[in-house]
Amino acid sequence: MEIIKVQDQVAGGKKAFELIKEGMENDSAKVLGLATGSSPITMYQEMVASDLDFSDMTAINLDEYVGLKGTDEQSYRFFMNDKLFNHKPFKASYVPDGMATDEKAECDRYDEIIANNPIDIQILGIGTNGHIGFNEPGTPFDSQTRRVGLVESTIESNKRFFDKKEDVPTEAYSMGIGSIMKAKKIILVAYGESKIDALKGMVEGPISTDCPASILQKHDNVVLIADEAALAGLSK
Ligand SMILES: N[C@@H]1[C@@H](O)[C@H](O)[C@@H](COP(=O)(O)O)O[C@@H]1O
Repeated sequence: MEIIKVQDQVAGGKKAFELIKEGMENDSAKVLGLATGSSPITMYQEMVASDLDFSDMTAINLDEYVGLKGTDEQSYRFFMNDKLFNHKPFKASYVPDGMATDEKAECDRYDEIIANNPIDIQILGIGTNGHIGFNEPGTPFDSQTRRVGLVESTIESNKRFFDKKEDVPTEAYSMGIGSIMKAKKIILVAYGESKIDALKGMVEGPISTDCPASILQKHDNVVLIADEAALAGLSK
C-alpha cells in the first residue's frame, strides 16, 4: 500500500485528481468507482475545474440511502449530480436506486452493471469505524451489492447532513467489498483526527471484518491519501 501524506484536504484532492488524470491519459481509466461523503469533495472540485472531458467515461457509485429519491438533497445521487455530473457529464453514471422496492432485483441489476463495467479506479472514503461504502464491521469480504443496515455510529456521523438525526435513513444499498476489491486500483482519501483509528486498522491492523478497510492490505494497488492528523496513529 502506498501512503501519500498531504498537507490538507485541498492538497489531497489535487493528488487524487492527478492520479485519475494520469489514468485517463494513459488510457487505463475508463470506469471510475466513485464515493460520497465529505472527503472526496476536493477531488471533485479539481475534476470540475479541469479541462478534462469525461464524456466517454463511466462512473459507478458505491452506495445510496434506502428511501431517498435522486431528487432529494440528501441522496447520494443528488450529491453526485451536484458535485460532479451536472458540471462534467459522463457517458453513464450509476448510483443504486434508493427507492427500489424489489431488493433482489436492484442488487442483481447493480452487480450486473459492475460486472459489465469493470472498475479501473475506485475512489473510497472511510467511516470512523473502518467502513468502506456502507459495508459496516462484520460484512463478509466477498460480499456483493446488498441492502444493509447502518450502525449507530454511522448514523451519528452522517446526521450532520440532515436537519435532525431521525431523518437519517437507517438502511442503504451498498456495493459489496468483493466488488470493491476487484477494482484495478483503489484510492482512499481520509482527513482529520476522527479517522485515526480507522486508518490504523486499515494499514496496520489484523485483516478482520471488524475493520472492513483492513482487507485493502490484500489488494496490490492501493494508494492512501491522508493528512497528518488522520495518519497520527500509524507506528511509522
Ligand atoms: N457511505 C459513506 C462512505 O462512503 C464515506 O466514506 C463515509 C465517510 O464520510 P466522510 O468523508 O464525510 O467522513 O461516509 C459515508 O458513510
